Amino acid sequence: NKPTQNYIRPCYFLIPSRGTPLSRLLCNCDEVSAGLASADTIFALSSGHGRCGVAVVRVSGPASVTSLRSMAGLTGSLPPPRKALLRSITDPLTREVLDRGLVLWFPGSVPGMRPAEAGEFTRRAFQAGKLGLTEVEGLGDLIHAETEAQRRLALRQMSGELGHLYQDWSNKLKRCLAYVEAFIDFSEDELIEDGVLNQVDRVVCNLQTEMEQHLKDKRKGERLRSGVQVVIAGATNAGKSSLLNSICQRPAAIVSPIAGTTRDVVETALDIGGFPVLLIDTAGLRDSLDVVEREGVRRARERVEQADLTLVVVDCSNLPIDTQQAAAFLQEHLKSVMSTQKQNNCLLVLNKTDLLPEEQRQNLDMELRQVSGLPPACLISCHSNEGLQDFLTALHGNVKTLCGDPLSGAPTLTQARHRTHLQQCAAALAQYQRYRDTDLALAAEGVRSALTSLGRITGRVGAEEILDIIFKDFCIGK
Ligand SMILES: Nc1nc2c(ncn2[C@@H]2O[C@H](COP(=O)(O)OP(=O)(O)OP(=O)(O)O)[C@@H](O)[C@H]2O)c(=O)[nH]1
Ligand SMILES: [Mg+2]
Repeated sequence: NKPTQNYIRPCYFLIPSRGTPLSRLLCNCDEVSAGLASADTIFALSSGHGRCGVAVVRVSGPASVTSLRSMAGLTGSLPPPRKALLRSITDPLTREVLDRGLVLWFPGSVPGMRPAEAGEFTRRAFQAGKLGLTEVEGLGDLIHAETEAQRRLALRQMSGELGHLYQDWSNKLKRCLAYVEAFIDFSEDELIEDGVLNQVDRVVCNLQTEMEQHLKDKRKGERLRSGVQVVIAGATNAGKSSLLNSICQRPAAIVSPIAGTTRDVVETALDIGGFPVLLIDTAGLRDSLDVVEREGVRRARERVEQADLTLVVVDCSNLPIDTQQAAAFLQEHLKSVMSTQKQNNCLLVLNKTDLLPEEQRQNLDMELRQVSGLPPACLISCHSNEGLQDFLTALHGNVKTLCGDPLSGAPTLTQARHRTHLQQCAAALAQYQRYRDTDLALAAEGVRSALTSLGRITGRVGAEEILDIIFKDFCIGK
């Protein structure tokens, strides 16, 4: 049809086939071994939507050759595969010319088309065993990545590192399950050596340790994928909204000398040195009789407790002149803002340094560097911008630590669903250990459900493979 909104200029018809590297690269959607929709011919705009000079339209399925012939006016034999041809592209029913563009095809199987469902090309790649579920998730994250670090993390997951790790664990567990099953079924016939269960014990124990380490990642991958929540909190008029505006360099929040200006939560998404940050301004914390303001304060406290990092803003012109007293005041103030545990992920921002005499500012700075028991402090002025650069450097450093380096170290899990299934997997392994000496059938059930949990992450669970291992490793039935 002739689209009005998504006008498509030179079209590529990519007709996928079996196994050619180029078609794999371009299409990822060759043969589909199973699945309900595999007999349909599907098409989709594979390049970005909207106005553009060049668009790629991909077609896959049994009717793709017919669509190529009718829309590109190819009557005789087809042109050689993988060779691009410049053709007029016409409406197959009215013969109206829609556009001119390059068409190419890849050899494949032998008709109506329908638009691909969201993600259907990728689903076919998954069903054909070309991509695991974590790789598919990586691909999705790559498309949606908004910062450099997110892009790196997604690319790493898409390349299969995380999937391989889980697949490796899954393979080990399959072998364990096969061994335990074999022991249950055949040990009386003395076909199975006694040491078999000890081998399983060792593997299960090592896997548990590895999984625990993997889960103790301080949610770095999840944070990097979904953005670090940085909450700005403190008393009214401290300059919280001014700080938000200084960081994002636009008047995102209303600033006024009236205490209680901000009543709701104001969120701004930012890219800080390649890391995704959701910067959250909140209502000033004070007791109020006003119901709206009280709700604002409740929300502010809620956000502080959910925050990955809190910026506690204090008007430093309100601090006691004696620096030791000032430090004690800040300690008390922090307690009123957040729980002790949250203070570990916190930066103190002493604002309005322009209102302090130079000497007092220096003394305060020195005292805060020495005093223990206080989070790192930055002295800034949102009016003169003094100290802002140092504060931004500190903020970047904190965000970076919270996300970790997406390229180094072991691959990190990136979604809450990974964590849930891994925790279930670890719990199931504990079941194996619990019943190992008393009820081997229940112990085996533990390994089986551990395997199912891992399979939910990778998208692959197979009973056939267990039987394969039993028969192969123990030559049963030879
Ligand atoms: N002198 C001086 N004034 C500042 C500075 N930063 C903010 N202010 C002023 O302090 C007042 C309060 O600023 P806001 O940013 O609205 O403070 P807030 O913490 O968001 O206040 P609430 O939303 O009421 O909780 C405004 O009049 C600002 O112009 C600063 O660095 N120096
Ligand atoms: Mg405000």
